[in-house]
Amino acid sequence: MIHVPFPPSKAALLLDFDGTLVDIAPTPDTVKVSEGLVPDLLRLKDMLGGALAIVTGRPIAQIDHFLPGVPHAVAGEHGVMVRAAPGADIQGRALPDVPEDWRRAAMDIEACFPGAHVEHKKAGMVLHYRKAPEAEPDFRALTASWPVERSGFHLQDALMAIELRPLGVDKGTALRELMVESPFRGRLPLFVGDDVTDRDGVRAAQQMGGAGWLIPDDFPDAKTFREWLHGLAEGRGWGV
Ligand SMILES: O=P(O)(O)OC[C@H]1O[C@H](O[C@H]2O[C@H](CO)[C@@H](O)[C@H](O)[C@H]2O)[C@H](O)[C@@H](O)[C@@H]1O
Repeated sequence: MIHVPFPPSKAALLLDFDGTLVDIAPTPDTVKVSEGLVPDLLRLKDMLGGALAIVTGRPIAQIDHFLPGVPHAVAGEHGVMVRAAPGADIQGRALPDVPEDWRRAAMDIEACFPGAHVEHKKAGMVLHYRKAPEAEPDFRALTASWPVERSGFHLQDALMAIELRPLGVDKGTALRELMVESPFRGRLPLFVGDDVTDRDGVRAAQQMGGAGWLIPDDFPDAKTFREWLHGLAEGRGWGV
C-alpha cells in the first residue's frame, strides 16, 4: 500500500478526474461519481487546510457539474484555464484559436459515424471514437493533414480519442501555477492521474519535492485508488 511520505499538514492534493476519481464511461457525460467520493474529498479538503484541486482535461464547468462546491481550485483543459479559488475569475492564457476549417472537417466526420463525437474546448478539441471505432482512421487521416505544430498545437493520443491541445501548457504547468496560490503555497503536492497527459503532473509534483502516482502503474485501477483515498480521508496512510 502506498504511503504518503509526509503528514496532511504539509500536503496539497491535486487530482485528475476521468479514469482516477471516476471510472471511464462510454461518453464524457455518462461518468458516475461514486457514493462516498464527495464526503471523502470534503473531509480531505478540511484535513489539508483547503488544499484540494482537480487538474483535468475537461472544461472547468464540467467539474462544477460533477463535483459542485468540492475542490478549492480547478485547472481545466490541461491547464489552459485555471480557477484558483471558489468564485474567483477563471484565468485563461492567450492561445491560438483552433482554425475554423479544422473544426468543420472534424464535424463532417462526426456526422458520418453515429457515435463519433467532437468535443470543443476553448483552445483545442477532442475527437472521440469510443462509440464509433470505425471513425478512428478518418480522424487520424484528417489530423495528420494539419500543420499542427506550426499552428501552435500538439496532437495527443487520449483514451479512445485524439486530442488537439495548445503547445506549452500541460498538467505540469497547471500544477506549478496552483502551487503558488493560497492555500497550496508552502505545501508539498501529491498528484494522481491515469493518462499520458497526467505524466506531466506526476513529474512536476516529484520535482517540487512532493509525490506523483499513476494508475495502473501505482494503483491497479481507479476503484483501488478511491479506496486508498478513503483511507487517507480516515487518517490512514500518512507519514509524520
Ligand atoms: O484529465 P482527465 O480528467 O482525465 O480528462 C481527460 C479527458 O476525459 C474525457 O474523455 C475521456 O473520458 C470519457 C469519460 O469516461 C470517455 O468517454 C472518453 O473516451 C475518454 O477519452 C473528456 O471528454 C476529455 O475532455 C478529457 O480531456
